[in-house]
Amino acid sequence: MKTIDELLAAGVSGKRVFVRADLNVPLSDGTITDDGRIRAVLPTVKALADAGAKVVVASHLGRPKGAPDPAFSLAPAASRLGELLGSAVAFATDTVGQSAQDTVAGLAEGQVAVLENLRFNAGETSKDDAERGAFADQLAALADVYVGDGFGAVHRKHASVYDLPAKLPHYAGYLIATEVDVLKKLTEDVRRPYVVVLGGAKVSDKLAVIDQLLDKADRLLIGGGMAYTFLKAKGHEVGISLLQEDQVPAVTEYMERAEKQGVELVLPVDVVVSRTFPDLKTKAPTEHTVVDADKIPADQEGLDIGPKTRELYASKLADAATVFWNGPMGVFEHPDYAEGTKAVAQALVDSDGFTVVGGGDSAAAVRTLGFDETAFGHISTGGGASLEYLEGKTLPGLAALED
Ligand SMILES: Nc1ncnc2c1ncn2[C@@H]1O[C@H](COP(=O)(O)OP(=O)(O)O)[C@@H](O)[C@H]1O
Ligand SMILES: O=C(OP(=O)(O)O)[C@H](O)COP(=O)(O)O
Repeated sequence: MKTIDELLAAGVSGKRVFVRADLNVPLSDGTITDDGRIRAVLPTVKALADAGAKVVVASHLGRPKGAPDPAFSLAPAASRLGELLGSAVAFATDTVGQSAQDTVAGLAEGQVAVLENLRFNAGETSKDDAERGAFADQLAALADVYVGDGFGAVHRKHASVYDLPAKLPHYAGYLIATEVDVLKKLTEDVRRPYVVVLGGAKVSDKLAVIDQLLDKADRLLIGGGMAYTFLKAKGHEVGISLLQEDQVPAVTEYMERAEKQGVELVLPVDVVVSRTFPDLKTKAPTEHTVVDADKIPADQEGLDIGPKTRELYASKLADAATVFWNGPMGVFEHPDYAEGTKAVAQALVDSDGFTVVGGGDSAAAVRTLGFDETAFGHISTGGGASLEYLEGKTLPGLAALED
């Protein structure tokens, strides 16, 4: 993989450099609640701007349906990037249309522009190679060079991640280089016990990862929205909790294999349940109770791991030499359901092992719940991306940066 240092050494002054970043930041009412992913790409953007490049930053945000949707605009991320850079950042109100073309054409050397959400275009995420390729051609027309630095999206075979780099000279940015360096350590000679903690809401994506992790980890702790498919597979009522019904057979098989292979697969023994999903904007207090994991009422949903589970998971993390954690243990954005995530974060802080936290929301959780980032071995900007890297998969966005 050629890195941005080679590009800088060759000179980029006056060149239009397309930076595929991951600015998929959490937003509440249009306000960014954690800007970690924007700060993570700053070294790359700054270096290019300082070297006189015309920097075109592009990203997705959320999962809009292939058409413009103001709720998913990158405008707030563009203005935050400008604040962090200490200079104005131009914003194109479309991704490859007139606004993008005019904005890029108007860039002076050393200036930065952000394009509107890549996923406002169906070609970005299309499964059809030709449709993705056509969109990548439109993106390629906006730049002379490609720098891949959106680590959180390198597991996606999307136009801006996979197809575009093939059309332009391509380099890895500083963030991708750092992320890969650290995660490599977890695939080479990992110190044991190696404990993986999985939670979050992207259940269908992440359940599949367990297949490979069973051959790698010594212990798997399951929380967050992931847990209920396991509890269902054990024959428990899960009420209206997040559930990936179609993956119940696969999860049953994982539990059997874990047993056979001597991998400890640990599930919640109690959960915090409520009749309604909390209001994350007002954070108004909710009615909630703690129940044993096999006693979830049919009309309620599990929104956090309970106090007994928090203690159990802390004890399962205490002797770990290596920990990888992706996915909050509960709906941490609301104080009534943040304690499980806090407990796991605290267990990592207390650990003498090498600890890695991965994922947009997991990283945001650690910071917004008041933990000191330096107390962790590494905070990765990618959840799904780092999990798939640890699985040993070829990631489209990394393969595309290789020659
Ligand atoms: N029990 C649960 N039910 C519903 N959502 C949950 C539950 N536990 C955690 N979540 C949600 O999971 C989201 C993060 O999931 P995910 O995107 O998979 O994590 P990451 O971005 O760290 O990879 C958070 O917004 C959190 O509110
Ligand atoms: O937030 C992200 O991933 P993560 O939640 O696994 O960390 C990335 O921006 C990728 O987003 P996607 O899962 O909608 O492709």
